[in-house]
Amino acid sequence: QFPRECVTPEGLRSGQCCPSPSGLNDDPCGSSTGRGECVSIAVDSRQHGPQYPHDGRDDRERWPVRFFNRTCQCNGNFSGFNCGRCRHGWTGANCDQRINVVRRNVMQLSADEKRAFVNALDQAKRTVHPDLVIATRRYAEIFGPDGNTVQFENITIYNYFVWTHYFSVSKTFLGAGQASFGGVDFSHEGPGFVTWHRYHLLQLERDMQDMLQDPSFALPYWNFAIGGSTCDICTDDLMGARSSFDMNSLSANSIFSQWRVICESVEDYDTLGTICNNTETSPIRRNPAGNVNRPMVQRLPEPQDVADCLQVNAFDTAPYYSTSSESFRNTIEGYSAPKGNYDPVVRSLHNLAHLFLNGTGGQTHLSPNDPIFVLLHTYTDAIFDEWLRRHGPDAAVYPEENAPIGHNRGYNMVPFWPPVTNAEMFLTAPENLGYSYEAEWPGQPFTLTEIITMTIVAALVLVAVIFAATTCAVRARSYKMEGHQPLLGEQYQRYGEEKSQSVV
Ligand SMILES: O=C1C=c2cc(C(=O)O)[nH]c2=CC1=O
Repeated sequence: QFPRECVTPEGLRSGQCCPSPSGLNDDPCGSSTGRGECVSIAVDSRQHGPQYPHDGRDDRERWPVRFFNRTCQCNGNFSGFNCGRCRHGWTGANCDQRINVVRRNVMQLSADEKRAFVNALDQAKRTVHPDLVIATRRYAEIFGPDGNTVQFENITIYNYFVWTHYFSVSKTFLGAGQASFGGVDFSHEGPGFVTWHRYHLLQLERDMQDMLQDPSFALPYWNFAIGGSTCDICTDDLMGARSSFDMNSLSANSIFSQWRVICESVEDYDTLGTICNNTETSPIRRNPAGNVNRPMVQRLPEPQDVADCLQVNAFDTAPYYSTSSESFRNTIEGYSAPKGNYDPVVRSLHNLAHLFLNGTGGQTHLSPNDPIFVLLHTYTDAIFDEWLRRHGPDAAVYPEENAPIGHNRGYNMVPFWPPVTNAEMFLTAPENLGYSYEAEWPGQPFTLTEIITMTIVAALVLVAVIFAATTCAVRARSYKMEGHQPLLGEQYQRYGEEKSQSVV
């Protein structure tokens, strides 16, 4: 969440995080080369929705000013915590060349490409993040017991991806002996669901590109809208087959059976006010379609569900929450039925895919520990991008105020650094963010009226053709019987026919 070089006791006390890309002392944000400047962070102070009544009690409010109030503001296409790199979609020493990576269907990768992707994830699970560290205590305890030992930890690239999700969904600690407040979620149940998860994936993709030193590396996607109760990517060459010994575990032939999850100790976090760290505990659990208590989540979404949700016109609707009806966002998130009508018992699309996994991937505070999360969310993002392409919305359709805390258009997304707003991710990806999807979208089936109309038209055409053919035949026969020349000239005689035969 913060650059390693900013989280010294002095750095935190100053509230300033403006490192230099050159490592020089007097060059914050690369200002000497025009890359950027160190500026005050202006957080959007518009009202959030009524779901969160504990203003002032949570470090994530008005993100990130509880920790830092000055950051780098980069010029042009420069970007990053020290303006040392380029914005998504740009490359080159001056960040003036366009770049685009293509996210493909994971099932359509070659055997070598699948192996490379699985190995890259495994490498990310083991590689310490080169720049960022995580807070392991709330701000109230961030300087440690002696007031001078800051409570931050290194974390691996993949575990950072898991941790950011956990941090965004964790409860608000209200004090020892008091129940933590769970009605808060900075990345779900609001318009920020699509924008937050988009940035989350971009961050992982960028970190993996750097780790692999391959700027063309792209995360693939899982088309989870295939119906049925089979997890097609749960094979040992991809996300891991089911173990033959334990239906909730992964096959020993999959590298992911060796992964251990982080952020499992929710009881501690909620009662002691501690925060998840990089400590790994149990293996991934997964039992696709195996939730016997909830038959509704034993099947994956259908292709038609995707077609239907892409037709929902409004991006989001009041109260911009998990109860919104006729909202594209609430539909793709999966709290509404695929055609957009809100129904509290429904779980569809993204939510249904999570719950179908029935294990680590189905619990919000843990779900990214299962690498299926990456593929599930790239597909969710692909649907969001297709919706943006088809509907071409103005930025103004994204609510500016009264969305749940964290979800207003101008709010910075928690806990990313440098600060990035929801609005910055509400743009079509190929033109603005440097990636695109190679995907086909399910078509709309015909309505009953369309089927009836088409049947009538086809029947009329058939009758017309039969009538025309019959009329021609009758005319030709009567013409011939009246002693006229045949309609075909002699140049059209069949081979082998005598010329004289054609003379009547
Ligand atoms: O990881 C997640 C798990 C989820 C479960 C539901 C649900 O609808 O009950 N939603 C989820 C979202 C997640 O991101």
